[in-house]
Amino acid sequence: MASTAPQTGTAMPAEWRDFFTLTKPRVMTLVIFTAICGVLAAPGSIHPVLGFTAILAIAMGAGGSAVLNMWWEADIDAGMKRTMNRPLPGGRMQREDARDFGIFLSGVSVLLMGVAIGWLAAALLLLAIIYYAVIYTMWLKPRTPQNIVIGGGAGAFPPLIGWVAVTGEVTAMPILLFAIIFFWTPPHFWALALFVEADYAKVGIPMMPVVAGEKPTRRQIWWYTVLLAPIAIAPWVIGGTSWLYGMTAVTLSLLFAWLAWPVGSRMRAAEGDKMLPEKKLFKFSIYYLFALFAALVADRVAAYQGWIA
Ligand code: HEM
Ligand SMILES: CC(C)=CCC/C(C)=C/CC/C(C)=C/COP(=O)(O)OP(=O)(O)O
Repeated sequence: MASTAPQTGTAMPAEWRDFFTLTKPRVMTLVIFTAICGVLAAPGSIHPVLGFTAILAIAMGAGGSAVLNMWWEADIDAGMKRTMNRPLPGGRMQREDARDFGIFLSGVSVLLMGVAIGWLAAALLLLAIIYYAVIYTMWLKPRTPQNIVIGGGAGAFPPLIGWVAVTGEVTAMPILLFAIIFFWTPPHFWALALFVEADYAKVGIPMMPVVAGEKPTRRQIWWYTVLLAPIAIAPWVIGGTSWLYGMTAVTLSLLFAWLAWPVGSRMRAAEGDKMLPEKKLFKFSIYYLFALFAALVADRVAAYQGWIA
């Protein structure tokens, strides 16, 4: 397999780098972070080696399903500026190699989870992989502008799986963690879709701004942000966390709403502003989720140490 990958000065050989790129490593940092938080925030204890193994399995499953997404969408990716240099449309890799790599990573991840941790967590991981690679990528994404709302559920699995890996059961708290990411995904992605809209239109993907138009998309970003707030605060309300997480969730939710309002009400960037409101919201959405899940773990550590009641 001849590689024409640009040399970026990293130590990794070019072909390895392409395989690594297929796993969408930048997006997966947050996916894996939420999984780690699911493991650390769950009540009960897990041997550190097993905890690490559970996180490794989730990371491999998430990466494997991302590879299958890139394999399936190679032609679509070739038509968009944002994605045209990915390893497959860039012509640096055989399609079959990507497919086999994705199946291998996904298969090993489920087996590893099942054998080392338990088959409930393994079944949830398999469901997440199928959700992202098949239900979202192959079925919903090319067919409906609600693709993100329903398909976004795939990215909501990692903290749930991490939690279940520790406790062995699905309870209200891990379901709430799932719901937080589920309702976070539409504002996260539609904010981005508003400023890369033309690209999706070009390749015929029915993203909300392309099909329904800008105004309804902006309105829905606002309403999903409003809906997200009580769900983000709910772990505190049901007594699953202390005020430390609760206050952080309230503050982050207010900030999210403050940034979503100009997007929802279609306020233009003011003179002197360096960034469009939707770009600001997209960036903040990422910090929001990092901070919220970090707060969940901080809350647990503080309670464990007896620093808070
Ligand atoms: C269907 C659901 C989602 C869609 C369609 C979506 C789409 C995107 C897109 C197109 C980007 C731009 C960057 C790129 O091209 O790689 C992006 C960035 C990002 N997404 Fe999402 N996303 C979704 C869900 C999620 C979830 C569930 C997470 C994590 C929990 C996540 C985390 C991130 C992060 C961290 C970035 C920034 C990556 C960077 O620094 O370049 N996304 N997302
Ligand atoms: C454990 C497990 C299987 C987790 C899955 C994690 C997951 C579904 C993450 C979704 C995030 C993601 C890469 C969205 C990109 O959407 P896209 O693929 O439509 O974006 P693109 O246009 O950049 O390809």
